[in-house]
Amino acid sequence: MVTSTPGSGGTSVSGAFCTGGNWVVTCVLPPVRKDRIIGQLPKCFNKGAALNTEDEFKSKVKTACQQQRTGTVGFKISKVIVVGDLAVGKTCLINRFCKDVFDKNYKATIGVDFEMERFEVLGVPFSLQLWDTAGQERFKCIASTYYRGAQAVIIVFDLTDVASLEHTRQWLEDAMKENDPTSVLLFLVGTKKDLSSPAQYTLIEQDAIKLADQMKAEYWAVSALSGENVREFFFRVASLTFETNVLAELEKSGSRRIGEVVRKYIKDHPKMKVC
Ligand SMILES: Nc1nc2c(ncn2[C@@H]2O[C@H](COP(=O)(O)OP(=O)(O)OP(=O)(O)O)[C@@H](O)[C@H]2O)c(=O)[nH]1
Ligand SMILES: [Mg+2]
Repeated sequence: MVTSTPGSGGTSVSGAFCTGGNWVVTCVLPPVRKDRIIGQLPKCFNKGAALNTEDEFKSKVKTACQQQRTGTVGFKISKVIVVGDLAVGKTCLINRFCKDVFDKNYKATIGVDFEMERFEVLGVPFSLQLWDTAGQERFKCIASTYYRGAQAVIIVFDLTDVASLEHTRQWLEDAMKENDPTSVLLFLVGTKKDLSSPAQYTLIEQDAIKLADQMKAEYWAVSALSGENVREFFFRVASLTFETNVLAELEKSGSRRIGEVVRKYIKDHPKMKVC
């Protein structure tokens, strides 16, 4: 029996056997936690800086899920990277959501770390791999080698530190060097809301919303200490990433069907020429 557990929520490989010369590895995944079940599209935080302002999942996505036409989405693990200046609260944000803990002592992330989170969205299993990266300059080059292949990028700043908001442009640029900007979902997240006075918060929020709009990112303000908006935020990330995956899957199966029709037509009409 083999057991591998990357991070705390890792996959348990319960066994492997050989059949007809092929090795088959069986994975036993624990059931999705009851508090990770998403039946409705979670609301955005601020309609002025949102990736979408719909109240519900797109109807073709809902229909595909009902009819179990979501292809490989249920078996995929979507990569999400979390970037931002040192000590803005990236690790605490992830730990609050994944483990429901908060550590007031700062321990710098060295390189990267990751957590797996399993959801069930509209009845379909869906997994996110949350990559926590180091903000410290000396670890940045190790961390940046893990940026590639992200489906969502979470850029974090500290709501009590304007400089950390200004630096988010650079974090975005670095993350996008390794990813396709047209297909990545972006989130701009202000942390430590509990530490920011209402006046300070209003001021920085205006700048953050403007920046999020320019970056085409969705803006959120959270507190890992109190837990405010943390669950709502990650549910939103999971839901929008899931929706994007289902839409891509539907498009793929649609073009496959068109391809089949064209191939059949050419076969039935041998005089047809393909240019
Ligand atoms: N009051 C308050 N403190 C926070 C919050 N989030 C993080 N902190 C504190 O901020 C410090 C840095 O938090 P981390 O999560 O380690 O920061 P990080 O962004 O992961 O830092 P690097 O790993 O170096 O990039 C710690 O002392 C945390 O306790 C929050 O929401 N409220
Ligand atoms: Mg960290």
